[in-house]
Amino acid sequence: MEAVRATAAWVASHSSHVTLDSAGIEKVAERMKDSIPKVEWDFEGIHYFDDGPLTVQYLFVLDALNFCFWPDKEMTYDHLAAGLKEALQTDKSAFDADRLQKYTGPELRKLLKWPRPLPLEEERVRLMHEVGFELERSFDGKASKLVESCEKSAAKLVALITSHFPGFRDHTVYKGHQIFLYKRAQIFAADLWGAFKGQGYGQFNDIESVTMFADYIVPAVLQQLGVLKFSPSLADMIESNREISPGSEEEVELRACSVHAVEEIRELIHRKSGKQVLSVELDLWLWAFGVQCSSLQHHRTLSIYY
Ligand SMILES: Nc1nc2c(c(CN[C@H]3C=C[C@H](O)[C@@H]3O)cn2[C@@H]2O[C@H](COP(=O)(O)O)[C@@H](O)[C@H]2O)c(=O)[nH]1
Repeated sequence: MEAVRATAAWVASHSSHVTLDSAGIEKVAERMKDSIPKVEWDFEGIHYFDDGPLTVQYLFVLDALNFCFWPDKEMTYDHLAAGLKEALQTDKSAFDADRLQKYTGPELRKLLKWPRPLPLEEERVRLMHEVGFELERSFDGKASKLVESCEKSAAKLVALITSHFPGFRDHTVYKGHQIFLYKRAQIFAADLWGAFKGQGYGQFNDIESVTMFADYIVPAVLQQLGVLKFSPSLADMIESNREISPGSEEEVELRACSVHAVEEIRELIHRKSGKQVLSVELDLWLWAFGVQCSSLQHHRTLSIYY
């Protein structure tokens, strides 16, 4: 995750379309310095949890598919989380590694009780197959084995996931430099930590190394809070819902500057109050704020990474 921090900082210092506003950072840090409003993991009550290895399997499948809902105006992350939960409650073997390798688009749709093709459905199915195949090949079919082999290190978990599962390799090239964001791999570590309350499968001795998860909600929240400023052309693209190409300067800057901004907020809170807050905690607060704000305008990029 050091690579995520370092390369996001590099983008922020070479950025052309997105800038960090120190007054905005100061305002947010001041507001958060005494306490970050606590947002409970699963505040929505939509996730599967049974305190055991099946929960780990559920979260891994969930985060393999946790991207790009916006092309369907009615679909959100909640539909995926709740749909997969219901599927598992109906059939405990629904996410067995051999079954994961066989789903078709229409079957996944049926599993999620979604009446029409899912956004990027073929990619979602391909990624389910990849997860099933590689879990079977290297981890006895069990995501819990993958987690156990990381010896309570979130950094090791992210490294292991990105080396075994190409679909989680959320990186790009920006102005000639390789940039790492690893949103879905990191959010899996954070989901374990949140769901298991830092114990058992969710115990990570280095949870502070996880950065925020560069999605399409948090950059928009940071802009609304005055932490990020967009160039007029980028602001116009977002306001008019024009698609931004994956890997474009604008897209990379939106994501990387968000990672860097959250790191800056965290450091400032530490300087002001001596408190060590986690980027994960800041992220969850920002994200929960964003999804409850119906007027939030976010950028639109077709991507399997977020
Ligand atoms: N940065 C960040 N991004 C997050 C999440 C989560 C869910 N985390 C769970 C963990 C515990 C809680 O109880 C949450 O349920 C989803 N996303 C992203 O949002 C987008 C979906 O938006 P919309 O189309 O409006 O549903 C999409 O890119 C999705 O990948 C998060 O926590 N942080």
